[in-house]
Amino acid sequence: MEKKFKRTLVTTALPYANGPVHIGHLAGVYVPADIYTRYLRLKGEDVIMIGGSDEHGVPITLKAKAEGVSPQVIVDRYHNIIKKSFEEFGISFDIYSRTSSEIHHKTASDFFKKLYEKGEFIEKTSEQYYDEEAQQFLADRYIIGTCPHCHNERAYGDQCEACGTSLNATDLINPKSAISGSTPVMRETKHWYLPLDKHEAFLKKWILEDHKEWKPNVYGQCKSWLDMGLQPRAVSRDLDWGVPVPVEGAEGKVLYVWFDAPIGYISNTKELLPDKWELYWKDKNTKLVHFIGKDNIVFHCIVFPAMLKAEGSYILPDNVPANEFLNLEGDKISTSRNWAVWLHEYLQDFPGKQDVLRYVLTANAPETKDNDFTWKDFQARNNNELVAVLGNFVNRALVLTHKYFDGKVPACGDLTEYDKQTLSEFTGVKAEMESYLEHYRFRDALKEAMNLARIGNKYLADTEPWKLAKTDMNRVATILNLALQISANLAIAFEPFLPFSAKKLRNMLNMQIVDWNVLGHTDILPEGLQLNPAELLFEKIEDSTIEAQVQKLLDTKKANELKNHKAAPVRENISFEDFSKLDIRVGRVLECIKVPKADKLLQFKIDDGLGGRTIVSGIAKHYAPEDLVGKNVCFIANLAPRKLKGIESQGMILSAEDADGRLIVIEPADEVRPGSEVK
Ligand SMILES: Nc1ncnc2c1ncn2[C@@H]1O[C@H](COP(=O)(O)OP(=O)(O)OP(=O)(O)O)[C@@H](O)[C@H]1O
Ligand SMILES: [Zn+2]
Repeated sequence: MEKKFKRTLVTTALPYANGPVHIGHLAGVYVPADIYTRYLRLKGEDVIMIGGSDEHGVPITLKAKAEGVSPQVIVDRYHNIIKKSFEEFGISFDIYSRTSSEIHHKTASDFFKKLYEKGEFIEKTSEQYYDEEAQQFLADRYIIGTCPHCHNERAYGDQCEACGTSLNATDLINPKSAISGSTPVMRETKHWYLPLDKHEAFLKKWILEDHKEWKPNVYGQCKSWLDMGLQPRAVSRDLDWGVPVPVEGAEGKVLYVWFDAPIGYISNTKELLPDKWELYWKDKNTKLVHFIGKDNIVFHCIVFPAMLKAEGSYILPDNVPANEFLNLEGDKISTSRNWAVWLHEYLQDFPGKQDVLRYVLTANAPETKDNDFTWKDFQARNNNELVAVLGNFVNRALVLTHKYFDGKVPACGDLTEYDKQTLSEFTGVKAEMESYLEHYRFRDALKEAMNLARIGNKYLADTEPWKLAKTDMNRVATILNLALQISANLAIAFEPFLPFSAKKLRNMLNMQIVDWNVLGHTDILPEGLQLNPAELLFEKIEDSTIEAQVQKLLDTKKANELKNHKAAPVRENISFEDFSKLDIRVGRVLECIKVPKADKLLQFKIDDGLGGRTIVSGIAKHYAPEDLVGKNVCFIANLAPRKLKGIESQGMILSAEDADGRLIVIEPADEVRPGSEVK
C-alpha cells in the first residue's frame, strides 16, 4: 500500500558551478522536478522545491588556477548565470542558494562534528601523491598521466576522458602534478571515512526489500553496489577550497564535496524556513524525493542515506527517481568539450519559447534509457505537435467564439451521442495523469495531456461548426461551449509542463480557477463569460532557425578537432644526399588564373630567374588567383614535368597544410631575387 504523507520535500541535484546549465541537466533533473512540484502545488499540497549551486571540489580550483583567479570568482560567475537562467526558464524553486554560503558551511560542519562525536567515522592513514614543489597533496583530478588502457597522455587520476575508464591515481603511467608539472611522490596522510560496510545490512533491507517500487534503473544500480559489498568511503580531502574539517589536527583538509553537497539540501531548507525546516527533514509524515541524474544514484541512495541514518534524527528519501542521460546529436553532452545546448544561450536565441524546450525535453526525457536531443526533432515537435495540435485547437475554439458569439461563452444545449462520447474520453484523463505523475512517469503524463488536445482537435474537425453557422446556431453554441471547456481543461493539464503557455491560455479564457481538482469537469467556464482576444500560443519554427543551431554545433565540433589536433608523426630519416637532390627555388608570381573546368587548379606563370615557367597547383580552393600575383613563392624546380588538364606543369609550389586542411603558400620572410635556391 502506498503511504500517505502530509508534505513533500523535493530536492534537485546541485549543479556544479564550473559551467552553465545545459539541456542534459534540465532533462535529467530540473524539468521533471519542476513538473512534479508544480503538479503538487496545483493540487494544493504542501510542497517545497530546494535547489542551489555546488561550489566546492577540485574542478573549480583547477579552473580558477587556469584562469589565474580565485575559486570564488569562478563560482560567483556560474552561480549567477545558472540562477538567472533557471528563473527565466520557469524552474520554480522555493529557494536557489549555494554551498559557499555561511549557513551551509555551518550546517555541514556541524553535521560532520555530530558524526565525529558519535564515533561514526573511522580514521585511516594512507599514502597519497604529494607535490613537493607546490607543497600540497594532490587530489585525483590534480594528477595527469598516461591512461593504462588507451594510452591517452592526458588522463586524470580519477578518470580517462578519452576512453571513459574510471582510474585510481596510482594506475596512471608517468604521473605528473597538474599544478607544478613535477613528478609527485607518495606521502602519508590521515582522513576520515564513513564505514558504509557498517550500514550495509540496513541499506539492503531498506532499498532491496522496502523500496521495490523504485525505478528499475535506480533499483538495479543500488543492487549492484550492494551486491559488490560496501567499503568505507573517505569523507575528507587534502584541499584548501571547501568546508574545513572541524576537528583538531585537520589543517589543510576539507569535507569531500560529495559529503558536503547533499547537506546543501538541508542548509538551503534552513535558509528558506529558519523556524520550520525540521518539519521537512525530521517528521516521518514528510515525503522526501531526490531528483538526480544516473551518475548521482550511489550518493543519494547509499552514501547520503547512510550519513542521515548515522546522524539519527533525519528521515530518508521515499524515492529517488533518477533519470538516465540525454545526449546531443548522437554525442555525450560535455561541459569541457562545449558540446551542449546551454540554457542561457537558448533563452537568448529563442525568446519566449521556454515551453517549447520544456515540452521537447519532457516528451523525449531519458526516463528509462539514454535519449538523444536533435534540433530536427525539436523543430518537428514544435511544428507538428505544439503548433498543429494544441495551438491550433485552442485558437480555433477562441477565434470561432469571438466570431459567432462576440467572445462570450455560448450556452451548452442538448448533447448528441458524439458529444457524450467525446466528453467520456476526457473524463478519465485526470486519474490517468495522476497515476503517471505520482509514479514519476512524466513522458506518459504529458502524452495524456496532449491526447486531450488531440481529442479537441478531432472534435472540431468532425463537427465543423463553421459550416453549421449558416443553419444551426444552437448547435454551434453547444460545440463551441464544449471546445472551450476542453480548452480550460488543457490550461489545467498543461500547467505543470508548460506553465507559460498555460498561463497565457488561462488569460485568454479569462479563467479564474487554477486548481488540479477541476480537471475533467465540463463546466469550468460559466455561460456568458467574456473571453479575452485570441493570441497564438505557439508559432512555427523555420528551417533557417534550426540550421543556424546545427551550424553552431558543427563549429564547436571543428573547434574541438583543431584543439585536439596533433602534428603528424615525422617520416623516416633521409640522408643529406637525398635532400640535396631536391632543387627548391624562390619565384615571383607573374600571372595566375583558374584552370577552366577544374575546381581545384590554378595555373601560374612564374619568374624563375631563368626565363620563366608554368606551374599548375591544386590550391584554387584556398586562394583567389589575383591575391597571389606579385607574391614570392617557393617551388620545386627539378620535379619531372607532368600534364594536368592538358597543361604541362614544370614544378610544384610549396604550401603548408593547416590542421583544418587549409593550404597556405610558403613565402620567404624577406624580398629575394627570383631563382634563389632554398637550402
Ligand atoms: N546529459 C545529462 N542527462 C541527464 N542528466 C544529466 C546530464 N548531465 C548531467 N546530468 C545531471 O544533472 C545534475 C547536475 O549535474 P552536475 O552539475 O553534477 O554536472 P555533471 O554531471 O558534472 O555534468 P557536466 O559534466 O556536463 O557538467 C546531476 O544530477 C547529473 O546527473
Ligand atoms: Zn583511456
